[in-house]
Amino acid sequence: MPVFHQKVASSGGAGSIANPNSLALRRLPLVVIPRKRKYKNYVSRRRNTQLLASLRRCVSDPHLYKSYNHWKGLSSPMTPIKSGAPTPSLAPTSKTSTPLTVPPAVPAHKKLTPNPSPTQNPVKLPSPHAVSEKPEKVERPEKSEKPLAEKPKAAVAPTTVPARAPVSKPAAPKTPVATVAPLAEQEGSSSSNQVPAPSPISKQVSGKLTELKSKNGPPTEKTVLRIPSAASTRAKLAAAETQPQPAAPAKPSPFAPAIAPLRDGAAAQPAPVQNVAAPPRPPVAKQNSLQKPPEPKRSLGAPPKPIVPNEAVHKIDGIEFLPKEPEDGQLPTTSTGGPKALRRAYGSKSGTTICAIGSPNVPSTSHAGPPPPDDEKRLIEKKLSLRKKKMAGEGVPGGSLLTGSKSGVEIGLSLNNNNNVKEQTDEQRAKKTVNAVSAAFSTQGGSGAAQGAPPEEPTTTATIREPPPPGAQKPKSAAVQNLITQLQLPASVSAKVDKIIASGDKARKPSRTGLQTQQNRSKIIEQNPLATDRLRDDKDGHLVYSKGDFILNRFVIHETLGEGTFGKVVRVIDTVTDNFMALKIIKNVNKYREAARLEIKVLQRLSERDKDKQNWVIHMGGHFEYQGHMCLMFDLLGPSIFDFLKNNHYRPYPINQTMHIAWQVCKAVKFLHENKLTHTDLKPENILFVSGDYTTQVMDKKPTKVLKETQIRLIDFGSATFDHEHHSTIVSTRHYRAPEVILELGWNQPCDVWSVGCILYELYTGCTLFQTHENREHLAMMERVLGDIPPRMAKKTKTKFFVNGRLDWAQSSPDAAYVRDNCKPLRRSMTCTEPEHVELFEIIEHMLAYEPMGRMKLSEAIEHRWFRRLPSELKHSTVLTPPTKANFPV
Ligand SMILES: Nc1ncnc2c1ncn2[C@@H]1O[C@H](COP(=O)(O)OP(=O)(O)OP(=O)(O)O)[C@@H](O)[C@H]1O
Repeated sequence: MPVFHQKVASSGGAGSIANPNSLALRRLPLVVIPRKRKYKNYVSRRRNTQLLASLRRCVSDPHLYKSYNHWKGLSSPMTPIKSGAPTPSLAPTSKTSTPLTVPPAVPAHKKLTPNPSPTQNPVKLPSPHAVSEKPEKVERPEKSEKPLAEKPKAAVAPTTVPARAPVSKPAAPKTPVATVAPLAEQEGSSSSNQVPAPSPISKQVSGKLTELKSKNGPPTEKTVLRIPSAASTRAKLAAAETQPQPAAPAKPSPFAPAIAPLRDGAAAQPAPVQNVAAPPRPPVAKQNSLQKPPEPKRSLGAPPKPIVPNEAVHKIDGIEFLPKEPEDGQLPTTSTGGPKALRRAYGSKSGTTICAIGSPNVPSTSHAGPPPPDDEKRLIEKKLSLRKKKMAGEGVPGGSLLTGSKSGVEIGLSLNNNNNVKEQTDEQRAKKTVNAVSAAFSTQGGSGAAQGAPPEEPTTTATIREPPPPGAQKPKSAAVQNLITQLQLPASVSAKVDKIIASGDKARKPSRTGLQTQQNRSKIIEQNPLATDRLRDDKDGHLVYSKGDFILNRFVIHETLGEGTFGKVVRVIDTVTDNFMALKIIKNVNKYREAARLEIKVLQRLSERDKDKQNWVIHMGGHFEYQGHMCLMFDLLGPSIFDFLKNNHYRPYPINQTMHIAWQVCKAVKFLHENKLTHTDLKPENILFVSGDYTTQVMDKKPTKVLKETQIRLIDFGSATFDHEHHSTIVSTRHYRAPEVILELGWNQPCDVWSVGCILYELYTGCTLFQTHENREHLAMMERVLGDIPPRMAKKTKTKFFVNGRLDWAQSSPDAAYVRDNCKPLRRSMTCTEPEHVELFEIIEHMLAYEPMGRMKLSEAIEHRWFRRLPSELKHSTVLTPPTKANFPV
């Protein structure tokens, strides 16, 4: 979804235009905000809310909405505003740019001329704080709705770290300014620069909706998002291209420069409590699919059937819901080479990041995508054959894992057989079970299911999603490629994201097994009217579900808890035990399934080694596959330390709670390291409190939430890497990424320690230490906070960030001013000089040592005198009692 902002570029600034005496209106592509977390990381996880809020304002404004139909024009600079023309309220001319308030309307005669240097325009964002105080709920657009333009190869910026054009650093904006403008400037024509006469918004919206309807079928809540699909935009632009058009100069992606200045919004943000280095990130809006209009109640897969408690099912270590099923494609579970082969083959932990970095036109093996170059094709074939060989050769010790589609089919068939025999009985049981669990939902209201309504009568006319015809994925594949080209990923996203994006949509193709699954689903429905397959996957592969739906006849879906890269996490009631659980439902996409298997393998290893559960890592209660979705069961936990911080207006945790959390995190990560694992994605979002219960106290004259207890669990082992496995070049989410990763010097366990250091700082201050989205700036921030990067590292890196052993960073640039204003030497962030505080900063300082070898080890950290202050009873983990229907507050 493109969002474009306006700004006024002052004369003489980096973004100035020809007429030095006139302020000119600039419109720039700001950023793509798909709804996925992976992209959120790119933009700024904590700023998405603002962006979406801005977008919402944009599309509800007649002028802006109308402008949205003219992508190209809006990404181009306007000619100086003629006298008499409607003039937006301009901020005083200065060296820095100031955001505009949204102009009332642009007359039809106003032409927008192409922007000679859109990359120079900083983009304004609303204050993160303001939005975090007043979060707006905005649905995120679907990925395919991004009108991504095909970019000529010349425009591709294949360098690892794209150089950013000088940015005119504006003063921190107080008022967010947002307008909608095109992304597809490459496709636009001069004729599209013409801004049409204003018309009533209702007319425009209804026109747009009609267009969307005709292109995308019946409007869902998402399609009504006022954002045209990529297809519709392309069609418009293609039509416009028939007009004569000046050749588009080769230029770097507008995204990198446009996104980098996002921090400007943060710059305006006063620190919530203390004078700390960086403002808090705006809240990450977790998608909750249950916010959608309630769907009729249905049963997923088959009608609910009480599951007889079974030892195998309740086994803690790797519950098996399906029998072992050796077959060709079966994946190794404990073999050391398997994951490596998989990761090589699928790029999950391998060089896909580099692909994404260096080769924006990364080859997609999708049948529908553009054919990859020969070398790359050969490479892919080689990787795939290597993977097959490995999987065939290494066997499956333990046999705990199943291949995706086959097992999915078998679940269905097995249900089918049972149901054929006991059709009527099962229907009755279904109704009974639904009524039983509905009590738990009744306090929240909601759909019919929640009200205890019996399940709908199954029909035999369930809709089965047809497999896409060959070639149907083509536009998406192109979009993915273009996304890679334009987003220039490595500056912003974790390896997990890189690998998924770099692989494009190849996993979405209707593979043979996928087709088999579909066919078998149809067969099941034909044979058994009760096994109505009303399951749908959305186009991203997420399971579409509603409150009260059943999974595997056993788990009743209650609520969405969170959404991650790989799928959604839902709160379910286990009808066998009556316990609430967290079920991570992985997308029905091969790539994610395989990644989930790797996560399962790590979780199994950890469970084996942590039998007494004293290491604060989450334990998997079991896993199974459901209609192509890998499902991982976990104990139900509370909010993440980030979520709680956000809901507490970024007020930092008290020092004693910081100490307890720090202890547990150090112990948990130390446990991983002792087991030859590196987590690689440590961040506040991946540390969950066992309970979110809190009291409210007045602190500094403000009501502040204080947790009653601070037991945590470390989650998300989807990126965890064993020592012997391939280490991809880029890991970690940007803000927590260690310098050796940025400098591509190789990484190991110490990169986790760096992340822990950043997290401790965030707990103490409530703010992100390195609030940036760009490598060079990130390094500059590090130098500001921690001193110069050691010459050895500067010399050794193959990146281009250093000249003569010093960071290539113009101290007089606006970027440098931003860094100076928002970062300060580490110890200056201390709020007092009490020994407790000083000792914490000693630890943080040692954790943020540049040299990985010189960095504090976690075994050393827990021996630090600071932790001697922690009461000994808090040094042990408590075993969780899963919440039940009886005691869980719903
Ligand atoms: N056991 C749990 N109890 C409660 N909520 C959970 C649990 N596990 C995960 N969540 C919620 O779901 C979110 C996503 O989970 P998780 O990080 O495992 O998914 P992911 O796809 O790997 O995410 P990411 O893209 O951040 O790596 C978490 O941030 C958290 O809010």
